[in-house]
Amino acid sequence: MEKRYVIGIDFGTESGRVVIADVELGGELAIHSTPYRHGTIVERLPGSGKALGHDWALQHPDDYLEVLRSSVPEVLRISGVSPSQVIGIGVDFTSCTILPVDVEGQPLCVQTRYSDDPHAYVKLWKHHAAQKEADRINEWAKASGETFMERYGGKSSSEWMVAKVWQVLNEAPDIYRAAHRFVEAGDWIVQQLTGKLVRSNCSAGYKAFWHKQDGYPSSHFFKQLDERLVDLTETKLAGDILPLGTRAGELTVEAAEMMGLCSGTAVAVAIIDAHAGVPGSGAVRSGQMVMAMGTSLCHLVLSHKEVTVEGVSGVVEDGMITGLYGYEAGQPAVGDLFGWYCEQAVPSYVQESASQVGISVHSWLERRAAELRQGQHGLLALDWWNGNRSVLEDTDLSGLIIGLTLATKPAEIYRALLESTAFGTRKIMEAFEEAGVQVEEIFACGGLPQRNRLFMQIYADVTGREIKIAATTETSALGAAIHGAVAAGPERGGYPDLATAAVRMARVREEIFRPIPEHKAVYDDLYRQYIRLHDVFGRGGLVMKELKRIKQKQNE
Ligand SMILES: Nc1ncnc2c1ncn2[C@@H]1O[C@H](COP(=O)(O)OP(=O)(O)O)[C@@H](O)[C@H]1O
Ligand SMILES: O=C(CO)[C@H](O)[C@H](O)COP(=O)(O)O
Repeated sequence: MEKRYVIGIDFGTESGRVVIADVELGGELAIHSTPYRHGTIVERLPGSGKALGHDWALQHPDDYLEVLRSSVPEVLRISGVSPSQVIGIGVDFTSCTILPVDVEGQPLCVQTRYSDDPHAYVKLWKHHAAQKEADRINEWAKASGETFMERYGGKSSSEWMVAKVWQVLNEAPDIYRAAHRFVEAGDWIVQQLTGKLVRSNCSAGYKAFWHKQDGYPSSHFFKQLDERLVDLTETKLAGDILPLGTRAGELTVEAAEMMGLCSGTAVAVAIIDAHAGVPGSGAVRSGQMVMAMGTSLCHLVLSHKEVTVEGVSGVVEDGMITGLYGYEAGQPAVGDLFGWYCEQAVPSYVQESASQVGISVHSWLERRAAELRQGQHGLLALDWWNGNRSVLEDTDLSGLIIGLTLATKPAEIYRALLESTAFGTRKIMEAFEEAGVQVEEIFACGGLPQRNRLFMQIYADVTGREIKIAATTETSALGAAIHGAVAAGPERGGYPDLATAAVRMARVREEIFRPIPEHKAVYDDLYRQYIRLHDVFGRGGLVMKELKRIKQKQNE
């Protein structure tokens, strides 16, 4: 039988990455990345230069199409695979990233009459300007005794679908009216490939309150939020919701021509990027946790049972692997926090020293920080540079470092920041286990495990757990490709289900990060202090909220 291949397309925060993988052997034959030309739009709209408000984060949908136009032909060229050998395509997307579209599925922002309105653009997952709407959703869910919010740890986020759509309605009612649908960007890409809108149970479940048995919350719930939202789910959010691993459709002639593939190729229902890391790491059983470590950190846990977990971002049946409940928790700034420090806060001598030895500032700081013993710097940080997305679920929280003195060095701060994210992860793991969701085996994937060994050893030492590393750097893209193989199905040379495909196509590295008992002992002590700080500033302490209020007022 002729060799068969699948393509996985991973849309991240800054770029889109495409892999081509061998259906039988797994692993990727070629990888290609296309950075987004407009990047993340945080200050001014492209073109008109219109200023954006505080906490805004937009993108331009043409940047996503450029990934299809450039990177798909490139992986075919590099690998030498013939288009006829590609049996399936899978797409994952950083989420909740949404856009308003017209009846044809065309984004409003590319239409001249709307292009000057920021609300016509893609709202990236890290757009946090809908916190007011999220607060009102949370207050009303609590007051009305709605039980669906328990699946989301009791609180929803400003990053999610309903808060973002409601912000559009509040601030740009004409855009809300003009939008035929609001769609997740992953579903929009699948629509560009197949010609039809199919929503994914993964993003609908984790980011839009949809449930396999109960559907969306009642129209009564939405009406109580705002009269104008009464028919939200039958109008702006309408569309078939299909489970992961299903074939959403087949490549249209136009999409096939754009990418140099064959029309009729199977296209999978889209998946959230971090969730694609689950099959991409080979995790398919209850008790396994995958940490998708990149710009942010998502903790994804598979379990046979559904329980309420404090601060969980969401639990969705079949939301990662068919037949299991998939739990998600997370930290919204991890790589981004270290990146902020390297770019915004280190003195010039660090940058010069790094460039003299030809390494990145991250690597230079990692080397110096690795020379320190645990706790030797006397510092402790709260990792909330982009708010808290776990047990506290509050995007108004902010970062903090204590213990600074005139003798503090940049590598010490860098190490304290790495440690703060590991403490945040330990808190999340404890919340799972206290709720009865056991974490028996841990995999790490994403860009960070391959780039920073100290970071991984700190995670093993702080959590006291062994950590296995996914073999590929492009775990989400491989996970998406695995979805492509299932969408193709056995009749086209693919697989019958996600678990079978993941076991065949995903690998871990031989090296495992193991906790070192002496390190763990010091970290246990520091973790106790972290929890004290966490509770003082996170539970009821109003300092950070007040700072944000003053800042917003002064920025008006
Ligand atoms: N050596 C390093 N150590 C720690 N963080 C790093 C290092 N190199 C890059 N980063 C951070 O990793 C993040 C990018 O992670 P990556 O997994 O490539 O992207 P994404 O999350 O968008 O898929 C950036 O936020 C960057 O600051
Ligand atoms: O909320 C998410 C997953 O549920 C986002 O996709 C994620 O937090 C951002 O991902 P990345 O760090 O890969 O850009």
